[in-house]
Amino acid sequence: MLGLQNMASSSSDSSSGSSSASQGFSSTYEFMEQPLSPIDSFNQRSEHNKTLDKGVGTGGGPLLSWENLTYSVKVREKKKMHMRTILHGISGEIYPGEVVGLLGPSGAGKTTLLNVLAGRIEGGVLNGKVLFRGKKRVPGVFRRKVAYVEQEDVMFPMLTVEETIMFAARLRLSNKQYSQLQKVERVASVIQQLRLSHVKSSPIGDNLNRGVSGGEKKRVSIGVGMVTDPDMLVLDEPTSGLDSNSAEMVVELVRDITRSRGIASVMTVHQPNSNMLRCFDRLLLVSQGHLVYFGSAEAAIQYFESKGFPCPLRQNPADFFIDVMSLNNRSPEELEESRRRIAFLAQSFGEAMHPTAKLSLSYGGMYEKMPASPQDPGTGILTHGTLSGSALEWGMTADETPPERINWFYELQTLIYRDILTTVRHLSFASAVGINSISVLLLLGLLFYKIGNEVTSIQNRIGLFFSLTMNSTYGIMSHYLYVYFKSKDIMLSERGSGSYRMSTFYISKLVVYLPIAVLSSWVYFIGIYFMAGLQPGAAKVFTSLMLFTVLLVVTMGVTLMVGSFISTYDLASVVCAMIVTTWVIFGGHLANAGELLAVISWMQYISPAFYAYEGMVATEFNGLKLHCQANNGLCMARGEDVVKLYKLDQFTVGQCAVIVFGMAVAYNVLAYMSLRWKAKPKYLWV
Ligand SMILES: Nc1ncnc2c1ncn2[C@@H]1O[C@H](COP(=O)(O)OP(=O)(O)OP(=O)(O)O)[C@@H](O)[C@H]1O
Repeated sequence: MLGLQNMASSSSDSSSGSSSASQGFSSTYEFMEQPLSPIDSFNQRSEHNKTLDKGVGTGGGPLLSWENLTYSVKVREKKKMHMRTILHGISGEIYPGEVVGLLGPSGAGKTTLLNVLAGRIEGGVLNGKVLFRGKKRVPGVFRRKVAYVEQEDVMFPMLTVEETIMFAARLRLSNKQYSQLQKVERVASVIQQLRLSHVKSSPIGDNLNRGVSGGEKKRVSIGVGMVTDPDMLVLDEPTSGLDSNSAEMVVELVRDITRSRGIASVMTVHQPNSNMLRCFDRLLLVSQGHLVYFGSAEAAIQYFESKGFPCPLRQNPADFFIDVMSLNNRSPEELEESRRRIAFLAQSFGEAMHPTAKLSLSYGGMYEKMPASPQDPGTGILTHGTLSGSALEWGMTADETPPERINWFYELQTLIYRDILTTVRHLSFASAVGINSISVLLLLGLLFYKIGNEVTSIQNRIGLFFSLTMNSTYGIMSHYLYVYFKSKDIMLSERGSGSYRMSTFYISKLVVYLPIAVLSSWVYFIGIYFMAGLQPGAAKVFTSLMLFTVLLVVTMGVTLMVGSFISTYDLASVVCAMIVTTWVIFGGHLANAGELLAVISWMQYISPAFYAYEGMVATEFNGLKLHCQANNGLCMARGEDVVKLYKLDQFTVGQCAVIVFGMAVAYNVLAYMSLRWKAKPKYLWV
């Protein structure tokens, strides 16, 4: 013990002036001589929770229990790949009516553990066991019974608070079980419970447009999860970025909702103040991926004290716990000491929970003489038997039927309505589309005004169709990519909680954005057509317009496909631009379609722009009579001769139309499938 005291003193000396916890550590060893406080309340739940258990139908067992969770990922270090373990055998459980605070220093593994518990962990290797209502989780059921509130509030900025929660209700509550009136009532009750009534008509807002405050936004995110009446609320850093009042309010609300509704809540919080700490029924402390403590906040103070780490009188216990659990990088010695301290704490707690298990964490003998557990581990620790296995074996008839999905058409109608609202209110997008149409109309209309039928008009006619081809590719791609990325995060988040089908998402985008793209393009296409004085006749106008329109649809499909594969907007727009540039280069205008090297000539046949351009040029020139000047030996009096000269007669107009149409269907099917595949949550389940 003396040796220990000396070591501790020296370690605290060396870190003098660092954290306030250091002062706590310096007095560690005086406490070792004092009788240890009994911590019978350790890991016990408050009386109100036990009462709630009965009403929630868990048969008195935990709502969620987890045992020996180990999670590893492949990482590259010094040019070599190896597995890094992020969670080391973590066990615990949560009961209805209980709020568990997940605390630890940065990089401790809090978010990883939270994601594992919420069934939202992707990649890596996950081992252990998680039971929901005493049974293995059924992903489709579990996803819809757990509301996951992400750290970032992903919501449409232009929708109001009420609309945001209402759309969640419309998309996630079955029409058979809930009438429209019941959904409205439920939304109203959630808004009231989250104290959002005063801002229910305010837009959510974003960096550009002021909306509700950060704390209110977070409460809306919670409301979106709450509206489906989940059994469990999982919140990742719900207080991050909030001032202390708003942060406290969020945590208090979660506690109130948890208790009043008899659900269970677990949240990660960076640095809760003492008021927030009081809202947690239990604390789950992790450090370096190890479980360091799981029990009530008051017992935590006693527990750390019993381990030789008393919390200084005026220090916030949460800050103190985090200090004790943090690595100290100030010097190699301090780093080593903090590593040993964490290993000691993890081992002590592990042994308290698994009295018979031999853990082999290395803390270098430094704390060897300290008792392995604050008290005889058999007395009162972990009363719910997570580790004895009773909770895990506890069986009950869990409802494994997924909540009924809403009707496909109703879902589509809701998504279309939401897309229309967000588009109409997104003035910058609508005005960009409008400005683009008018400027293209004016620019090309004046450039090619009254082309005429002279031989010299050949270049203008061909140039005009090339310009139109460029516009129906580049212009549409940039608009559509922007729209898609604006809603991508929301879509991924909503798909993660099983809010809707990919088919309805995809079709709603086509139904809302295709008409915008098509109508805005038709405005300038038809305007330019008549300003330029191209061949009149409904059949000709219609054929060219259709080829032009179908090319738009191909571009949309390709844009969505690229967007689904590439996660960032910047990279996706570069790739889209490369694809469209290739289409245009091989589109039959820049190089004569019949003169290409065999090695690259195949590329024109995979370019939709080639078929659309060839079809439009042929439509315009077929039957066109050109005026030849008497002394011009190169005169081509028939439009068909021009088509032949440019080798744009490889396919008939009908064939071109069929091929572009086929490409439009193929690319959109591919885009739908890739989106479905990429956006499908690939979570690990144990
Ligand atoms: N997929 C992954 N690949 C590589 N490393 C990962 C992966 N996921 C998590 N990590 C690492 O695991 C550790 C724990 O990460 P996690 O995000 O869970 O910590 P945290 O406690 O939530 O941290 P913070 O409070 O800073 O958000 C970190 O060092 C992180 O870099």
